[in-house]
Amino acid sequence: MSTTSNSPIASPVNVAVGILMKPNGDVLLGQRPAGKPMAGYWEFPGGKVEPGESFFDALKRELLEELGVEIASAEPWCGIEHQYAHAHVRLHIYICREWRGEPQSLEGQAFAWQGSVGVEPLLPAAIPMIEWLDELRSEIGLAA
Ligand SMILES: Nc1nc2c([nH]c(=O)n2[C@H]2C[C@H](O)[C@@H](COP(=O)(O)OP(=O)(O)OP(=O)(O)O)O2)c(=O)[nH]1
Repeated sequence: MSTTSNSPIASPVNVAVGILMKPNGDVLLGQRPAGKPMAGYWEFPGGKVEPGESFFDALKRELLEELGVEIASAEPWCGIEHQYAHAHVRLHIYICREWRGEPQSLEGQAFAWQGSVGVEPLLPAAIPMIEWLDELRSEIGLAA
């Protein structure tokens, strides 16, 4: 039986996502630029994993392409799967505390450092991460 990319039983697309976190707990979000599905929605930086690429290599490549930052280390944090009308995605989410360079808007996207996240609309699959990040900040002694 053949499937299309919009079929609910199609394999999910792997996406590497990086949450850049400053020592004070602020995290970086970007706004999807015009021309992409769900343009205008806010998300954490990242993108699709290419064939043969590890999730961590995809993360490093995407953050360099989108923001011009070099990830020095990152810790796998959680996974989320979500079915959109345009795609079925599986997000592999990392927390990054060490990077080189200042984030720049290399794809014309707006971006914002946020403590308690106030930008909207957020991509639906990013919404649960906000609460989990608040819990993480509490666990490590930072105010949510
Ligand atoms: N980067 C990112 N993607 C997310 C998040 N939440 C979420 O549902 N997604 C989805 C949206 C997209 O369907 C998919 C990411 O694909 P994309 O199209 O942005 O990836 P890409 O940068 O490789 O894009 P392209 O080169 O194909 O244009 O993951 C998130 O927090 N960050």
